[in-house]
Amino acid sequence: MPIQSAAVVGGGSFGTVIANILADNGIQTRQWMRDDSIADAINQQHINPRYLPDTPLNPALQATTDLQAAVTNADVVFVSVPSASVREVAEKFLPWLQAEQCLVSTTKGIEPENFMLMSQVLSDVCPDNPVGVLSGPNLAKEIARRELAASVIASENSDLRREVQEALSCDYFRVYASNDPHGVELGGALKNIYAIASGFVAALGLGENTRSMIITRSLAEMSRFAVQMGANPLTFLGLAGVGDLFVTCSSSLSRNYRVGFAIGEGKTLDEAIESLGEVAEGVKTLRYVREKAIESDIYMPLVMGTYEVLFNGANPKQVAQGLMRGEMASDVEFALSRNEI
Ligand SMILES: NC(=O)C1=CN([C@@H]2O[C@H](COP(=O)(O)OP(=O)(O)OC[C@H]3O[C@@H](n4cnc5c(N)ncnc54)[C@H](O)[C@@H]3O)[C@@H](O)[C@H]2O)C=CC1
Ligand SMILES: O=C(CO)COP(=O)(O)O
Repeated sequence: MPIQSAAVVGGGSFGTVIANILADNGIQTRQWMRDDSIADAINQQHINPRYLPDTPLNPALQATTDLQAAVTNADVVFVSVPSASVREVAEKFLPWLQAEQCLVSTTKGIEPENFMLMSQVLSDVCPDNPVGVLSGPNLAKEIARRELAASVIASENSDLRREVQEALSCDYFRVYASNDPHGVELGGALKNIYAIASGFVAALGLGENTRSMIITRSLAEMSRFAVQMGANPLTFLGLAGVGDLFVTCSSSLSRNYRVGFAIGEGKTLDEAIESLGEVAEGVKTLRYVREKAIESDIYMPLVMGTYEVLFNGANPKQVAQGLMRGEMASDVEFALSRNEI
């Protein structure tokens, strides 16, 4: 059955972009947020003044601060709040959910307890509902300007994949399907770490060869980690892998890149986060992935170096130079485990 009604849980930039595409596609869409004044502005002026002030929104999009009203009877619920709040919000809407309603996470982060990705958190809280993940190179502000973009809907449930593809596809947003939700979701979470590292490199004024080296070696490192976690390595050659890594490591629209850039310019981590004023998921993801890599003995020199800069005050230039002299990679550039290097 095609999706006829949707809820989007989260009032930030990405939630608003997804809600607006759904409304443009004629789907009855309710967007839930905590802030009354933003909900009023969406309903009356058709604008999200805090997150997307320059984007006229579809007048059919309804905003609400009533979570029950938003999720009740929606064919699909998109969850688009920062990772630290996904469990809390899912626990709140669970009492109003029916088993046939699909849940789709757009959140690119990790819950530290048990190293859970957001779709796993949703399944944990709502075990009776089909769950999917939407991820890809999707800078919200560009999609809001209707610049051409593509994303991936990943789920083990083929009906969910097909229905979400149809619901979101339009002349400026193309949606591919994947049956590797774990790989797609790991790609979205991991690339934020390397966007921070790329931000350092840009602030240090290093050139395009350096950027290419960072992006390519990041891809090798994140694929190695994801394969150890059970993902399909081919996923990392697609939009949710190299696609998202490339855009986030190259664009000052990325919040993670901006945090790295600010630190490369000499700001402290706290100053960088404060000046951003939005969520940069990579800061927390870096901590959790480093711990997991140590625990599982996965070779991740870029994660280790980035951690030293962010949390131990190491100088980014010295860390970069140290990495150049680090453990020699053999001719096996894409080794899947430390033993192969
Ligand atoms: N902005 C982007 O370009 C993209 C973001 N994403 C992901 O989507 C997720 C959300 O990102 P954005 O919308 O950009 O974030 P944002 O920072 O623009 O907005 C987050 C929203 O969640 C709300 N929120 C925070 N804690 C909450 C709680 N406990 N209960 C209810 N609402 C809460 C905030 O008030 C805000 O409305 C992130 O994990 C991000 O990685 C994914 C693709 C693109
Ligand atoms: O995930 C994103 C683009 O695909 C957005 O990245 P940031 O969270 O770094 O802004």
